Amino acid sequence: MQNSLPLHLCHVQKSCAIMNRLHTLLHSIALTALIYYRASILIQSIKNRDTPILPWLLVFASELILSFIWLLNQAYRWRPVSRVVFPERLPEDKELPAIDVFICTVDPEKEPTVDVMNTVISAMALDYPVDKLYVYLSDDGGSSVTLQAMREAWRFAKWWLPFCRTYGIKTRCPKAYFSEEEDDHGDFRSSEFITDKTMVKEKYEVFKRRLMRIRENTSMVISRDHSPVVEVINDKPIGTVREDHAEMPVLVYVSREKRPSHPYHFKAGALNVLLRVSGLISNSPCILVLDCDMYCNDATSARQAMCFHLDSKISPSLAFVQFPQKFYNINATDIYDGQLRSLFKIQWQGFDGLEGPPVSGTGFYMKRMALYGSFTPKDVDIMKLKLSYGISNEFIKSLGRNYKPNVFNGGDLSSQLLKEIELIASCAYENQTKWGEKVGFLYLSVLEDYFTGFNLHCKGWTSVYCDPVRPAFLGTGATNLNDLLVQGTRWVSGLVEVAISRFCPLIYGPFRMSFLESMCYAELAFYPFYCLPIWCLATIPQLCLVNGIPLYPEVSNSFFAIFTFVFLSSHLKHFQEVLLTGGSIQTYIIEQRIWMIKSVTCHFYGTLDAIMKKTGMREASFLPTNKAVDDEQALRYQKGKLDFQASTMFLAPMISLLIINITSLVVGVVRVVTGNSSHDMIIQLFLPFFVITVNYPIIEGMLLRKDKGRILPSVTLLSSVFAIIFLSLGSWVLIY
Ligand SMILES: O=c1ccn([C@@H]2O[C@H](COP(=O)(O)OP(=O)(O)O[C@H]3O[C@H](CO)[C@@H](O)[C@H](O)[C@H]3O)[C@@H](O)[C@H]2O)c(=O)[nH]1
Ligand SMILES: [Mn+2]
Repeated sequence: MQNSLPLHLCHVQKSCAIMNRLHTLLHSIALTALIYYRASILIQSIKNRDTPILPWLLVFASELILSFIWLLNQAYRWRPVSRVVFPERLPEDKELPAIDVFICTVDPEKEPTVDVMNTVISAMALDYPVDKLYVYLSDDGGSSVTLQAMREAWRFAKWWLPFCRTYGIKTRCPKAYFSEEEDDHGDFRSSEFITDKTMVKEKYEVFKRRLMRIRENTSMVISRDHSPVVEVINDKPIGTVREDHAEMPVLVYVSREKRPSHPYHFKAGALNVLLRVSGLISNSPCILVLDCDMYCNDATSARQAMCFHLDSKISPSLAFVQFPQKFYNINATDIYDGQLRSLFKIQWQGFDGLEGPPVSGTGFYMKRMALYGSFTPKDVDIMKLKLSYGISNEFIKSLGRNYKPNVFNGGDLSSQLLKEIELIASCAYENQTKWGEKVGFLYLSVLEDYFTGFNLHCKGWTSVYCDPVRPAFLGTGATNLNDLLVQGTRWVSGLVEVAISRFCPLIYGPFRMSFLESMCYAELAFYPFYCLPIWCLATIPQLCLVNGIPLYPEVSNSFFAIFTFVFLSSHLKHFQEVLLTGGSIQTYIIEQRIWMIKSVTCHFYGTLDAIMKKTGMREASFLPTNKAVDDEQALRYQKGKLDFQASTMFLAPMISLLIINITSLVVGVVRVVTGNSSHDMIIQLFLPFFVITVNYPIIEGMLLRKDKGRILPSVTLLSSVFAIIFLSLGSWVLIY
């Protein structure tokens, strides 16, 4: 009976889809009219030579780019779905596949050791058969701090895991559990529980103190020149640990070899080493990838994922189950849109209704086989396999579907196996192989997740998106402007790298996946190009306003209604989606603001970075996101104040643009009031007004704030100089 019940259900959001499609239809009719208007006026003015062509062309080009990206966006709206899972219907534990958890860390300064260890411990505490769970930590910093901390984490886990199991604790990340006000569920008043909790809490405090001591006494310098270190953390029981406390998943520390002469391909490189190392140690058919800050918040996520992986109908083509990225440090106002609402609440559901969402870096359960490229068990020519997978015989053996290494009989790894592991963790191992190109996580883009996912979908794999009410994983999101923009620049750079490669989703995708799915991928790859229209629309109409040149229809013109409609329709749609996903009018304004800020800064720099990498002018780099908390910045964040303690490189463009908009609005209003304007320029007046209103906090940061997070007068001055240069040079070009 039980077997006949589905393990999961997929619900198509019908009314939402109908509304979306209707909106798409109406909006595209309006856009067509707008394009018709622009084209016809342009032809006319080329004939008559009565208006300056350049600003018209720029604004028209901007509108075309915006319309194009908008069109791609509609693919997400076509068939949004949501899913529910029934883990209680899963087969018995002995039929569940084993899981290798991969956690990556790189920098003990930016990624506090105690938080990384909390992630490790929460993964060890997953609600899954303990003999089927293996946790690997990749330490790209090669820091002995991390290795020592893992030994401590292991010791603490010996207390923590039994405690969680005995009392069915839901929050299995100790830091989160102990900072919660109340117990997470159930009746936990028994004296036994209280004694145990006090005892475990005491152990946790000791654990933290030990980590602190390790950090004080050990160098935290990240080494780019070191041999591989692989260690199975397997401390013999100390003190009074009872025998039944010892049921622990295997925990492995991996620090791959690094040499300055070898590219190391950042996180993708680290994950590929983990794939190989784990292949020799546990070779589990399923892999969970986690960033070091993403702790497991729901211990049942593995079982939820298995509801899809064990469904014989979808499983053969299912590569991975993706959970959303959610963050525990984002507050209610979320002034930086750190939760990435649109991505994880709208776009990923849209993807899910097609062939599935992209790999999202962290929080996904992936089939190992999916990452092994075109390998099929029939492929038995060893030489050919070695060309793809490298020279390790042991690793080639592990490719066999049912190969189960038997390394744990004696406890530690044998010296022979350790040698082989060191070979596959060496930096030269991938030379002349297909690793990073066809096998494993791919290296073409710094956004390894996006590109790897895209390739999987190109090969016919599918994915599903699982977004349960209780977040499966929780990490740290950006809570200050600089971090947000640095991270955004890296993402954009990675996306544009794909957009301008031969893998451009619109060219490479449509023949390999459904057209709608490739549109979604293309939208992600192309959205950085928002920087072009946003730069144009933030300057050209304003410049023309100052010079009294109209670019938009007058109120009496019937096309005025078209422009108004396009503006209102896109904003109302955005607003509707914000409301639908639990946001407010404030969320809507914040998202508009952050979109503008990102478009003129990180979209621009990221695009530039990608082009420079492509032309060989720059090397790829990966600046990890800061996960450590700065108290002062945290306080400003809590107060909902934008933090302008950011690089001038980011501040100057947005402030310059704002000053241009303020100037043009003032001049424009003066022109109207003094009757100096021969046309009505309602739209051109509205544009800077809108920009200024949405970005009011920046003005506040320039003029009113006195705290450390304000905009420094020197930056304002510099930006004013840029604005003045632009306005005078621009006016001169226009008149000329
Ligand atoms: O050389 C490196 C650089 C980074 N990392 C790890 O990669 C993870 C992600 O790095 P982070 O600095 O947190 O970058 P984010 O921009 O916050 O990460 C997002 O974007 C990445 C792609 O740029 C994805 O890989 C991540 O999963 C996704 O959360 C972290 O655990 C790092 O420790 C490495 O292991 N080696
Ligand atoms: Mn991160």
